[in-house]
Amino acid sequence: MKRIRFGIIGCGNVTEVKSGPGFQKAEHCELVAVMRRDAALAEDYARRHGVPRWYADAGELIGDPDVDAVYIATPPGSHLEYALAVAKAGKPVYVEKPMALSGEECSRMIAACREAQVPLYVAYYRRALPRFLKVKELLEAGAIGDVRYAAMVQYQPAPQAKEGEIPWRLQPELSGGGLFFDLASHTLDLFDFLLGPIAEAKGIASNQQGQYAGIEDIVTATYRFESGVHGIGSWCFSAFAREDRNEIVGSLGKLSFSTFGHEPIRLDTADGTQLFPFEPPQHIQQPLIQTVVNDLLGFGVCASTGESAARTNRVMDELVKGFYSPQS
Ligand SMILES: NC(=O)C1=CN([C@@H]2O[C@H](COP(=O)(O)OP(=O)(O)OC[C@H]3O[C@@H](n4cnc5c(N)ncnc54)[C@H](OP(=O)(O)O)[C@@H]3O)[C@@H](O)[C@H]2O)C=CC1
Ligand SMILES: O=C1CO[C@H](CO)[C@@H](O)[C@@H]1O
Repeated sequence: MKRIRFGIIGCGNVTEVKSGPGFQKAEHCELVAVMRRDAALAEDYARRHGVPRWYADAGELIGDPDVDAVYIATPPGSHLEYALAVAKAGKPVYVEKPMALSGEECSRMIAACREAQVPLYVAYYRRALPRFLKVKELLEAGAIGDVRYAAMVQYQPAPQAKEGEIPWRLQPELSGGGLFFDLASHTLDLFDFLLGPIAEAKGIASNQQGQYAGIEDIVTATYRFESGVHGIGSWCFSAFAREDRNEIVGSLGKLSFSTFGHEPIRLDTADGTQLFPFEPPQHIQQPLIQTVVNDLLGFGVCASTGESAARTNRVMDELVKGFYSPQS
């Protein structure tokens, strides 16, 4: 059986435990090359993870004839540039989330991959996790009747950074926005997966805390999905504590679940409450990576594509449109 040989551009945190080993654990898949801008750090990563080749130049990794497909795991500010280069080389692209800095950049990535006739996948790995597949299955089985309304709530304390250092997640030219782009993108993508595309979104985004005044640290949103379901979302990144919960309400019941936590899915109906526990996978991206590999080999479908992920970028663009910062 043919194996898909992956190369990775950018080897930071996400590749250490979530995705790098995920490639090595997936079936019919190999991790054959990695790239970091510092050759010594690239070599260190490669040796620690048993990867045979390393580069300090992305072009060399893309051009390596033993690399069949490329995973781009740099901050979003460079996703467009690398995706275009990988597509130009005629190789499939697997890119981290959020897909790019804006919906417009996503459209350029989609167009380039179409023109080169290569597939484009995005690492919204929740689309392949058993927990969310169970939520989707319950919705499709009519467990809560007709879906009416969805609510997404997330808050957490303000980010701590070293004196004089601004993490890339808080620099819009590298991240697209604040932690909203980093974290709410997962939730918005998940609801696109569960309920279909959002047709209309309105948001209020501002900077309340004063730290990093150029980015939103609070966003409240209302939506109408194409299906007619209504939704609300709120994200606050300067709160007293951490919370993350989602609810989907229907004509006959309600599903409650977290995006990041590990508590079981809860189903409330007139008959009472049912809990559905789940086992989190050891390597959280591995199930999605397996669908990417299967899709490339022609015996499966990956549910996280450039088209689906671009919708999330476009919704985020819409929600932060009227960004207000009293400090700037
Ligand atoms: N799906 C998920 O669960 C998660 C996804 N992510 C996503 O993964 C991406 C990376 O995040 P994370 O690993 O936390 O970030 P890190 O800062 O830990 O690592 C980023 C890596 O990219 C390299 N890099 C940065 N800019 C460039 C560039 N212009 N060209 C080449 N390499 C570059 C970095 O530097 P160097 O070259 O020095 O190695 C580093 O290796 C983001 O899009 C993030 O949103 C992150 C965490 C979880
Ligand atoms: O996508 C992500 C998932 O969670 C991390 C935090 O735990 C984020 O920072 C990251 O970018």
